[in-house]
Amino acid sequence: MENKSTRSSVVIVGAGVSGISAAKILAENGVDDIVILEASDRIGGRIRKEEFGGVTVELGAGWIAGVGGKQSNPVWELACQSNLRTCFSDYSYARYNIYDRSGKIFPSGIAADSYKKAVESAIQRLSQEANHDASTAHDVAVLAETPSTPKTPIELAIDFILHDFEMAEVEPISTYVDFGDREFLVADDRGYEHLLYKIAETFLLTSEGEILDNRLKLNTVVRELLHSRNGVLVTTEDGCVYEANYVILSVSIGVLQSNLISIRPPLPRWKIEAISNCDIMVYTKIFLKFPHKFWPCGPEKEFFIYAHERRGYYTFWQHMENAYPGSNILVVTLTNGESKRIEAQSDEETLREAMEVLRNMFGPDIPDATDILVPRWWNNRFQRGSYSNYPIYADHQQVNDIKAPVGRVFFTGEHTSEKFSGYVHGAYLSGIDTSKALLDEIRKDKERKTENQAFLLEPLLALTESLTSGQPDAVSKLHKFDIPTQLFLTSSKLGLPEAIV
Ligand SMILES: Cc1cc2nc3c(=O)[nH]c(=O)nc-3n(C[C@H](O)[C@H](O)[C@H](O)COP(=O)(O)OP(=O)(O)OC[C@H]3O[C@@H](n4cnc5c(N)ncnc54)[C@H](O)[C@@H]3O)c2cc1C
Repeated sequence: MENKSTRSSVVIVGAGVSGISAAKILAENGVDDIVILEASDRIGGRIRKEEFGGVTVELGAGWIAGVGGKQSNPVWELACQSNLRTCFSDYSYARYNIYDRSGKIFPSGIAADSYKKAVESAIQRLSQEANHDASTAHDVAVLAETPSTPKTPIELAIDFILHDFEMAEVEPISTYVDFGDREFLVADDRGYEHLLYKIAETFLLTSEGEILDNRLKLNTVVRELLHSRNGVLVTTEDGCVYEANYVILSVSIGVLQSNLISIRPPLPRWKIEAISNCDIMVYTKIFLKFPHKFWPCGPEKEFFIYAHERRGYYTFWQHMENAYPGSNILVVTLTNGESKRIEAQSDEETLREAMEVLRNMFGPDIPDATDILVPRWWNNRFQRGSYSNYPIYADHQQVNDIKAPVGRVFFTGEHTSEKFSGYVHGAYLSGIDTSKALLDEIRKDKERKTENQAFLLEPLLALTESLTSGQPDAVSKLHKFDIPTQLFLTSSKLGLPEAIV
């Protein structure tokens, strides 16, 4: 195995949106001897496009959420600057397009009532959680008995939509409060990831859309961080060692919870606990291509719901006719347990299940899908899930602990964003925040070193001065920097030119 060693100011692990935005801020502030180590063969992380059925689909982040409010969403600004093609998504009609297993659409009155009941129940549950009423086994049992617990297929379907598919109505989500409640689906051949290339272009060497800068190392999997107060050694799977003053870890919460990267000395207990207590959402968009359309189209028909007695079983559907007219593509979203289940089975089996559901909704004569695309975010060892899922009333301390640096190891990524965790803009802003905190630390470290150098020189200067001019205040200067003399003596005994902190 090759064993190269290079020293840089900062190594950034991961080239998703947070890693790239962190690198940009460092470069803009004069810290450009950085290295970005990315495990996969591309930048973007959980922003990822793929060609499917003749169009570009987004396997990861698809929407720019939080648009139209008083404050401007920075990701929306980037999208506007790049003229990214987007479509407004109106989920509000989805509740009126709920199919039962025999293909009948629930009457709007029943759907509206079920929806109202589910929202009330969700609010009730949330306020109980906020009051910690749900923390004991007794109370959990009481909650299970609550009459509003979803039971019927339509109630289960709505409960799934409210909790597993983002919707603004129930929870005061900062994204919608701060940036607005509109969501736009990215439908652009260049992909959502184009925004990342535009950011990268501002500080990395690029040509015709390709990043040529050798500070970005693709296909480079970090396996070990060895950190001390002098710096960090980063070892990759191919045996290379990168030496740096600091490291920024932008890998997902799922990767932090896995054993992909070993950190030595180990992270403190409070950090490990905060990381392991963070829930991970698995969110899977399955794409199906058909020879022709058989579903209703039109502005209020983009989303439709399948009510099944198994919660989350091929519940949430979207047609792509608004995004790509004539594409004949449907998308069904599965989450958590269902996502893990379909990740473990063959795509043929998933196709069979999806077709059975579609035939229940639209009848036996619909054509078979000609192609299927099933992303596997859970089994991807560089992701281990789709995004962090803090409870709405999460303890702020937990996010702060996940975000807090440990020595020279800094953390960033959507999971470190207190207000916008789970979103692209959360990741983008977290990269900026982490780099600002690191720049502050670098500045303080420099100041400490300058002070200490001056402090180490002081006695020498004082002695020289007293020998040459005999000035009486020479010794008093020793205490100018307010550092205990004992520290200085100890260090000088060891002969260390190192900072005294
Ligand atoms: C299916 C899905 C749908 C989503 N939908 C939306 C949406 O509609 N709107 C929205 O705003 N957000 C959405 N999100 C969330 C959004 O994609 C993320 O919040 C955001 O992209 C995370 O960026 P990040 O930089 O924090 O992490 P990542 O993008 O995960 O970047 C981390 C990088 O680290 C790399 N890495 C991991 N391990 C190592 C290692 N050992 N060595 C080197 N590199 C490593 C990874 O390959 C990755 O590139 C969705 C996510 C998913 C998966």
